[in-house]
Amino acid sequence: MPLIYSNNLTLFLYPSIARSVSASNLTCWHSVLSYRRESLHVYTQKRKYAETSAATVTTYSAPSVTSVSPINDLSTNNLSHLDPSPDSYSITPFTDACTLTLSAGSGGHGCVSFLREKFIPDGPANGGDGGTGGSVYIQAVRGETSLHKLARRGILKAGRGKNGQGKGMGGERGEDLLVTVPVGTVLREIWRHDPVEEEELQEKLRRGIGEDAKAESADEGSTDQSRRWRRERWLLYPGTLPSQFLNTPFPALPRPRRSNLTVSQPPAPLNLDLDKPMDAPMLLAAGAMGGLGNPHFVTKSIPRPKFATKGEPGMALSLHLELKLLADVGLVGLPNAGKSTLLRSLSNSKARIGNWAFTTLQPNIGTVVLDDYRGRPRLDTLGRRKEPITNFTIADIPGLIEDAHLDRGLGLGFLRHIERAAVLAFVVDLHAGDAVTALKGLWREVGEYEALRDRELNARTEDRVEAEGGLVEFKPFESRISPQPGHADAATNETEASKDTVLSAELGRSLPPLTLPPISSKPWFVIATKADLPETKENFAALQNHLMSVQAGKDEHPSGKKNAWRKRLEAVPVSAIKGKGVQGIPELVVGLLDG
Ligand SMILES: Nc1nc2c(ncn2[C@@H]2O[C@H](COP(=O)(O)OP(=O)(O)OP(=O)(O)O)[C@@H](O)[C@H]2O)c(=O)[nH]1
Ligand SMILES: [Mg+2]
Repeated sequence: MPLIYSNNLTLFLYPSIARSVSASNLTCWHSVLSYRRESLHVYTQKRKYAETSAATVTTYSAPSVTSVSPINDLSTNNLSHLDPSPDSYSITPFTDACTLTLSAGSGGHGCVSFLREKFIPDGPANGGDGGTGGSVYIQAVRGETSLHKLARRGILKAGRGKNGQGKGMGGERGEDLLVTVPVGTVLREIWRHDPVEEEELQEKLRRGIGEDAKAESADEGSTDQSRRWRRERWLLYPGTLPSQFLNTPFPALPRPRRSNLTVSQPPAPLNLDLDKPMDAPMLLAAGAMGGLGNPHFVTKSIPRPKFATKGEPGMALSLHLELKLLADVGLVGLPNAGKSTLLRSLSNSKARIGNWAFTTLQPNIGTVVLDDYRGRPRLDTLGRRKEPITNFTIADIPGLIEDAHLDRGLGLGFLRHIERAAVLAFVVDLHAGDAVTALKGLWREVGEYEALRDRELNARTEDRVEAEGGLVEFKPFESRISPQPGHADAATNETEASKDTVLSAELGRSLPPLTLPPISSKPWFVIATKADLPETKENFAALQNHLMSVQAGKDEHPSGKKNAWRKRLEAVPVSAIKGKGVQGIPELVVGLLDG
């Protein structure tokens, strides 16, 4: 395929266009092409960064899009993929924390309507009820990798229920809202505004005060009229003047109603860890009930009520969402250690690579496909057959520097993406000073992150205990299953009040507080990069000796923790830029993932 190389653009021509390009009019085509690129379907390719001094006309082979298997020998092909120019990378929008306000739909209003037919001038009331508002659901799904779409929107609302109509027609339900989040999202409630609950509370208070007042002035025969007339809750017949209602006796306002779906709502405050893909959405906030049509208010004294109730207002929830990426392996290393190059050599990732610190500014996830393991039967610890691992994911995060816990560099925030990884891979640069010191420094920062996390969790637990009004009662043998028919006697003895307490206690415990295992208990290994550079052998030998001593218990674990994982500590020397030594990593990881 003919090709013109112009300034910093290489132009591929379709054969039909190319045939018409001759040496004499090449210059002419050159200028035409540079101005009318789009209309001529010219492919453009940015000149490679390193080729600035190359000849002006050159042949170029487009990078082959092959699926990269780690078991392949990368030393022979695709090396340009491992040492790309700093501008050759792909980046996707990424947000790992955001605040979201969700509103369930309000109910539609009830309808005031009367039957009108020939010869029936004053037909009976036939206004339909309002539709229930849409509910808010959440679902953790595979394929989503960021919260940026939710962060941008900020406020999401379910649909409002439609108003009821004449001829007894109920309003349509409001449209439900489904919020999809990436697997690994942790969700915490900031505040909630539930108008129905508030009204119930007010009602209770009012009744309490009303009873006291009644007791005080029983002889006066006063009744609590507060629920009788609340203009904002009633919908009046269109065209009627309020003065016409002054003498109309209104029935008591119906109690605030909730949708039946409310029982499947998780208890407040929400504290969810969506760490698995969900088959079905989970209800967060049920839509509010619609208002009642005028037939509900027909009595002997008011046969043709000219009023209906309005729909209940929907509840609103403000949530803090935090995404903790769920990769199988987390790469932890100093800036410029070669983490992104390593990720590129193991997967098809297009992570940015550059010879300066903090090239990576947001996490990258790569998937390693294990073709070799296809169909191989595997056994678990109990000797049962289990599914072979066909792939695993690796998370490359921005580099950590010394005192990152004091917010130096990019801080420790990105460690949240590897804290749930099953295996940690510490990436140390053999050419950048003592590898053992670097490893200890990395573990120190990981330890600091863990301490911060534990402090935060403890503070939250204390808040919860305080909010519950004291110590949480520990009942290890309490059954979470509803009583069996045989135990019905015991259950029937319970009063209604105690049943409610048991139910709320059950609901309260159905979501365990978020707990994570100590990071030092995870399997880990070291990847010693840049082993191709001179004078790195001694450094690697010292690193290996250190790991052997740690494994044997002679040296202290670099995390400083006593019960830290030290079963099989290995250091793998690699030259990621040349694709050498990386072939053994997938097998090592699979061994550690299998336990
Ligand atoms: N000689 C040699 N150079 C390497 C090797 N691996 C990476 N490099 C180079 O080291 C530099 C940094 O590589 P990156 O992969 O961007 O390092 P990083 O750890 O992701 O850096 P940050 O994203 O800044 O934390 C680049 O210039 C790479 O070409 C290697 O195995 N051998
Ligand atoms: Mg990087």
